[in-house]
Amino acid sequence: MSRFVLSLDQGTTSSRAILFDTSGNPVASEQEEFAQIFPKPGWVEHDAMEIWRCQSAVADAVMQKAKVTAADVAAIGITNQRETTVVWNRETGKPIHNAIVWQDRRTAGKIDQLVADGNGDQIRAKTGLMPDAYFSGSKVAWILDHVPGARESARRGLLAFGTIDSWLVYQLTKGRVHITDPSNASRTMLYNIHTLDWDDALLDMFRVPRSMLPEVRESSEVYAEVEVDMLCRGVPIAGIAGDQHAALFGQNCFKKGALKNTYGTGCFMLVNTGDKPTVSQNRLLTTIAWKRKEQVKYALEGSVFIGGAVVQWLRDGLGMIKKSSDIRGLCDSVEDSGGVVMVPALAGLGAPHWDQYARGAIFGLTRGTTTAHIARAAVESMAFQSADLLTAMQADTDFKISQLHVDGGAAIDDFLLQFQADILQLPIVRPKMFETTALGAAYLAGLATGVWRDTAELEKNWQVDRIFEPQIAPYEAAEKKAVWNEAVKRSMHWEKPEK
Ligand SMILES: Nc1ncnc2c1ncn2[C@@H]1O[C@H](COP(=O)(O)OP(=O)(O)O)[C@@H](O)[C@H]1O
Ligand SMILES: O=P(O)(O)OC[C@H](O)CO
Repeated sequence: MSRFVLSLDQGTTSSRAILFDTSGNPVASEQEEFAQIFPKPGWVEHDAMEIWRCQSAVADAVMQKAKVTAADVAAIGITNQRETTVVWNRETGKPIHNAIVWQDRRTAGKIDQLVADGNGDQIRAKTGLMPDAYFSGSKVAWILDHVPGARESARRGLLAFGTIDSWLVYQLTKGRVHITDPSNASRTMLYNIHTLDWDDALLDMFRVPRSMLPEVRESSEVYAEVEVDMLCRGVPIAGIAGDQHAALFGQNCFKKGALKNTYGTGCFMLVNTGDKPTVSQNRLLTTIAWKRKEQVKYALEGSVFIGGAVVQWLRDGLGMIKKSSDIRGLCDSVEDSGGVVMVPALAGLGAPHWDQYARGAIFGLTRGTTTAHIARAAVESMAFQSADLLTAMQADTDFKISQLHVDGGAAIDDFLLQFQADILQLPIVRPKMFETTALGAAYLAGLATGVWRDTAELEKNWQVDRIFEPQIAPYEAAEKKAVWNEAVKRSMHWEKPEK
């Protein structure tokens, strides 16, 4: 009997591989950061070959570290940064352009044009998404329009498009299998979340030929075995989900009304809305949570583009700290942010504002402002943005929300979670295992291969690490949020649309 499930978690800033035992405990983990490429202001790219190299390297490394062979591994689950767009040549297996990352703003003008032409309502109704450069559709179109000969090659069926899950499966199967799952497909702006198929009108709108697209399979089923020469060769790939959807699954949010917030590169709050899509009146996204056993579960999502990435920016962009965890010492060295408020709209603003042209801003600077105040304002900005999401979610649903489950790399920061509890006036619950993204993908793969029987069995694995209770009065929270709202307003519409 195989004793482990291997999870491949391909995030925006790093590739991770985690081996889980059959109680859902991580037994070994390996992680590698990779290059963020910023060719122009507002553009963000990844080298898809580098993503494959580091993802396969950490997968081998984690098996070596745990002294595990392919026979010990029951299944592989894949979870990934969503929307990031790879277009490759089917003959060479090589990308024809760097991957365009979800945070990339280069197609904002294209989206403006589609909306000006009256397509906004159709996009929203069919895909559940807000018209925004965030999603894959306009990114595929950009690659086809800008790589010489690409449109002609696409027309001849020579090109393939995929989000990172598709790209990894394609590599793992030596180019034999080109698939995705409905959670990832629902982020492309090309997929109809009601008919559960690629939508011809949307494909026409973005001029993307259907022949480029992956087959959409369930989120939990055996798709193929690993064929490439790796330590996990022969292991079935049996789970795929976008990272936020996998985190929802890994947090055991199986029932309608169950909610989580993830603090990774961005911050993403998702609530399970059950068997039917819920239409947001408050500029949230309707998305597919997952599909299992022919049943689709939907979710409402609030997406914040810059969450933990603000810490990375202080580290790599400003050189203010050496490593991410240094932020904690800086925050603790001052009583408060000294009146400094940071709106980290470095890639525009996502939910609930959806302003492609907002840009980052720091308000309230004085001669007394120190790097510690700025660091504190940066961390607080993750909590303020997440609070905006919860407000929208509460307005959209009648779910009784009595606590918020959290996870993601930045959720390690106690100061962040305490501040979150304070301004939300809600208990924040951090589980022991807060790599829930990877765990969710492992669960999806393990359910498809008989490692676990059902979701009831998974619920037993969940354990609380710490609960953060609000420590300030409601009026103080309201005052802080009022200042934040004012700062957001002033950061909006900063960049001018390209003529
Ligand atoms: N100790 C820390 N305090 C605050 N933020 C952190 C800390 N460690 C990591 N981060 C932030 O968390 C993010 C990484 O989280 P992770 O869940 O791994 O993201 P992703 O999956 O998007 O790559 C980074 O943006 C990083 O800046
Ligand atoms: O890389 P993460 O974990 O911040 O997630 C990125 C999201 O999937 C983008 O939609």
